[in-house]
Amino acid sequence: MTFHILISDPLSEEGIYPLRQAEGMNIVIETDLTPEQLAIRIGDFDALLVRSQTQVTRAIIEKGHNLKIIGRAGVGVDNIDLEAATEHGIIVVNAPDGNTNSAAEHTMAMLMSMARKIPQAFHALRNKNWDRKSFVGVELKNKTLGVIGLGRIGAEVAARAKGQRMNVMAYDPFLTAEKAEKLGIGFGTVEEVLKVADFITVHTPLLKETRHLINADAFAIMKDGVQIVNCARGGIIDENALYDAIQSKKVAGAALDVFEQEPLVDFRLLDLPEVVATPHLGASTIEAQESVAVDVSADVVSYFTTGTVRNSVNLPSVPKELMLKIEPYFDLAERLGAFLTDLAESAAEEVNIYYSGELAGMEVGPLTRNMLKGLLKRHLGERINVVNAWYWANQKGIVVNEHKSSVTRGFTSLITVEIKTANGVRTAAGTLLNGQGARIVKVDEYLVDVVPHGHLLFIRHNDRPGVIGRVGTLLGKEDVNIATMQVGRSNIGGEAIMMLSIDKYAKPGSLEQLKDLAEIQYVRAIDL
Ligand SMILES: NC(=O)c1ccc[n+]([C@@H]2O[C@H](COP(=O)([O-])OP(=O)(O)OC[C@H]3O[C@@H](n4cnc5c(N)ncnc54)[C@H](O)[C@@H]3O)[C@@H](O)[C@H]2O)c1
Ligand SMILES: O=C(O)[C@H](O)COP(=O)(O)O
Repeated sequence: MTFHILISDPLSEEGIYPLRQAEGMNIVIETDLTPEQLAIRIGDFDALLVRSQTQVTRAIIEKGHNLKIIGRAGVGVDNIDLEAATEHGIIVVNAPDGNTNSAAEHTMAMLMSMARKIPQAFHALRNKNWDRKSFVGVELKNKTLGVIGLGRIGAEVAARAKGQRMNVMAYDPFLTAEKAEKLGIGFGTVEEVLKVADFITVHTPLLKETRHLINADAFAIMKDGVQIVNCARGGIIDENALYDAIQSKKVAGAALDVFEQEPLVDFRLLDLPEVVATPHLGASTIEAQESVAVDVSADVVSYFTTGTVRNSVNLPSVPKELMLKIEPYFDLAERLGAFLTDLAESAAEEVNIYYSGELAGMEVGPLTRNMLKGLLKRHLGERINVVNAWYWANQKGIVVNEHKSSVTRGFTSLITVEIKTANGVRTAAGTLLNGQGARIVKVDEYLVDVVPHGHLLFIRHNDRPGVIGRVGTLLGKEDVNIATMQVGRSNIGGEAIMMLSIDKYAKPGSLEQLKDLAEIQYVRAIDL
């Protein structure tokens, strides 16, 4: 099997060696595609690898009929329409750690260049102007650096700033007093940090909440003569407000690596002598580029060979030890979902999944995803996978509830799925029997022992002499061989069920004839 991989932004050749080494990877590098060309080409590929330049829009994703995975060789995924990817069952992976150090070093380089006006002085000198008066800077020592966003890069920057003997004040929604104390920094609200800082650096992702976080109101509460760095994402600082704040002398310096629109189209800010800038170079080092390319390439190979990834953005990652314990149940969970969809006469409106025994002590989200995949695939087709199963359940208005109980019910672990439909409630429970594989052990209120594979017939009938014989005779006449048969009943002469596993698909005509037999109430063919 060959997987076709398109690399549409420049990636380190050394970094993509996991792809080059793996078998069956056809790598195509085309880094100059226009959005229109990409929309035409994307349909041929199973994987797309990008940096921040390629805009992976909904339109591109909708044309990616074979696309299974998008790899972002870097941190920010704001150039990828995550909602569209999830909806189409495409897993998105990134490289969250590979460029942290480079981005932190670039931030410090920008901070110091800005404070000492190095680019401006160099520019003058290059123009043969020996000017020692215009470029008087300020020291960092004993000044306060305000860090907005103390994640991977923010924390590295804080540590380096302390090395410059700066005081650090940070704001991050996840920053606790304990963590701040451990790092030897102060902390406060955004307003408190903005008020006390001599220098400010932002290190958040670009989100609805952080777009224009630094706006005219924010500049208004800052110290006069504050200097500000953005090596995170264009748009966290409102560029118009920054322009005005520099013009009014509120802001004495700005160091920008990222811009609201990239490549840069509006150069107004760069005309101001207080501004130093680079064209989004934070991650542009040999080391970072190799590292991020290795990380995403390894995840692409792993996805195509084992179905697992380390750094998914739209699918929660599962620790290896947990994966070893729950993976054997994936197939059973999916089959229980598919079984109930076939068994029920109408679509699920609510799904309750009960985990008991050992599974109750574990993170079972991945199992629920597999169950939903099985449940939804019947109606929504092969496009449903574990990436988009929750999304489509929500879209279809299906309420999904997970329940846990440590009661073992005689099994090491038991998964019980109950679906509520317009026509009533149907339930199936399954387990893994030691050394014997998966079993469905309960259907509605009846105990059974059924291997959830192949062609099954579920029959509800009245417990009368001769019914089982008539079913056997009819299937025989239709050339359908019965491999196993289970019967169960509520009480003698009451309602009963038959679960048959048969060797070949029962034709609709045969099912109609079965339904017409005396004492038969209900027949469902189930194919797993
Ligand atoms: N210039 C570059 O080339 C370059 C390189 C790497 C990363 N980046 C960018 O740098 C940013 C940070 O990357 P990272 O790896 O440190 O990410 P991270 O996820 O480790 O850290 C982001 C932090 O921001 C915090 N945050 C979220 N919303 C916030 C808010 N409203 N106020 C304050 N903090 C908030 C989060 O809690 C988190 O701790 C990202 O935008 C990333 O895309 C840029
Ligand atoms: O989010 C990131 O990782 C950085 O912005 C790097 O972007 P780049 O890969 O385009 O350099």
